[in-house]
Amino acid sequence: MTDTNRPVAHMAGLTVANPDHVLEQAEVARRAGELFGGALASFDRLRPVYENAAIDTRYSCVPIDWYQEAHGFGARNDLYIRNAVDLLEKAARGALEKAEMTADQIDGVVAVSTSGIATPSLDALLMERMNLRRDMQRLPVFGLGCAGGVLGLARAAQMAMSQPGKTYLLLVVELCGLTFRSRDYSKSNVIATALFGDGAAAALVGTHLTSGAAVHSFAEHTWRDTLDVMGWDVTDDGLSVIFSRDIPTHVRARMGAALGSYLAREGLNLDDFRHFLSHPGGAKVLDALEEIFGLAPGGMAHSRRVLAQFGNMSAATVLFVVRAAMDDGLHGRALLSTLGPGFTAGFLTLDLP
Ligand SMILES: CC(C)(COP(=O)(O)OP(=O)(O)OC[C@H]1O[C@@H](n2cnc3c(N)ncnc32)[C@H](O)[C@@H]1OP(=O)(O)O)[C@@H](O)C(=O)NCCC(=O)NCCSC(=O)/C=C/c1ccc(O)cc1
Repeated sequence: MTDTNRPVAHMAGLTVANPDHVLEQAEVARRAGELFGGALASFDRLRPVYENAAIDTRYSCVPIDWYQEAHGFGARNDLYIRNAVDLLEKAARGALEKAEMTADQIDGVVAVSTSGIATPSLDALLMERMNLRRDMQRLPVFGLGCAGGVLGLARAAQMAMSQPGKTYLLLVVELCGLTFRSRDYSKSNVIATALFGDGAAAALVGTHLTSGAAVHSFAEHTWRDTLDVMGWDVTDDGLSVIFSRDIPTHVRARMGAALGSYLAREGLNLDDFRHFLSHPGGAKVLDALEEIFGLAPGGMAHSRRVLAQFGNMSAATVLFVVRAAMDDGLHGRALLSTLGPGFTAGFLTLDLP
C-alpha cells in the first residue's frame, strides 16, 4: 500500500511533438495495395484493416514515398537518430517553457525509446543540443516497447521520490514508421502499416513540481511464457515487428487479474477512477480494455481520439492521451495502462490537477 508519508512526484509541462509529414489512412491503404496486392495472395482479405483500425491520420518523419523503397538498417537508424533528437528537443523545450523552468534546472533524464538504437544514447545527444548540465544523471531505456510511456513515467517518478527536490526530464520518442520493411510480406507487417506512427513527448518530474499531475502509485506485471507475444526480430535490413494476433485475447484473459492485484495492493477500486487513459495499441485492444474496466464500448474516448489522429506511436502514445485529457480540462483520478514486450502490463494512477 502507498506510504502516505513518502514525497509525491508530480509531472509538469507535458508536451507532445510530431514530425511534419502527415499520412492519410486512405492514401496509406492505396499505397499498401500497390505494394502488397500483387505479392500477397491474402491481401484482399486484409484490405478492411485500414478502415477497421479506426485511424484517420498519422505522422511520419519521412515522406510517404520512402516507405515504398528498400532501406538498410544503417540508413534507417541514421534517420532514427537525427529525427528522434530533433523531436525530443522540440518536446523538451516545450515542456521547460510550460513548466517555467530552464535547462540548467534538470538533474536527470529518463530517455525512453525502442524503435531505434543510439549509443551514445539520445539523452547524451540532447545534452549537446540543449546545453544540459554536465552532472546530469542519464537513464536511457530501450526494450519496453509500447509499455515505455507508463513505465518510463514510473521510473522517473521513482527517481524523483528517492531524490526529493530534484528535477527529472522524461523523454519518450518512437519513430515506428522507420521500421517498416517494404519487402516483408507477412500479415503482421501489413497490419503494422495500418497502425503505427511517429511521435514524442516530454515532461518534467519532481516532488517539488506541485502544479502538475500527481503520480499516486504504479505497478507492472510480466506474464510467464509470453516472450513471443511482442518484440523485435533483428534482420539484416532492420527491426522486424513481432506482435501476436492474440493480443486482444490475452488482454481479456489476463489483464483483469494483474490490474486486480495492483488495485488491491493500493487499496483502490475501479470505482475510484474518473478516467481510464490507456495506450491505444489498436481498436481491438481498446475494445478488450473497455470490457476489463467495465466501460461502455467507446468509453475510452481520449485513447480512441488519439488513435484516430496519430495512430499507435508505441510508448509515446499514452502521454498524448494524458495531454488530450488535460487539454479537455479533465481532472481527478485517472488510471493509465499499457502493454509491452515481456509480455508486460504497466499501470499508473495519476491524479490530474
Ligand atoms: C483493427 C485491427 C488492426 C484490424 O481489425 P480487422 O480488420 O477486424 O482484422 P482482423 O483482426 O480480423 O485481422 C485480419 C487478418 O489479419 C490477421 N492478423 C490480425 N492481427 C495480426 C497480427 N498481429 N499478426 C498477424 N496477423 C494478424 C488476422 O488473423 C486476420 O487474418 P485471417 O484470419 O487470415 O483473415 C485489429 O486486428 C486490431 O486492433 N488488432 C490489435 C492490434 C494490436 O494487437 N495492437 C497491440 C500491439 S501494438 C505492438 O505490438 C507494437 C509494436 C510496435 C511496432 C512497431 C514499432 O516501431 C513499435 C512497436
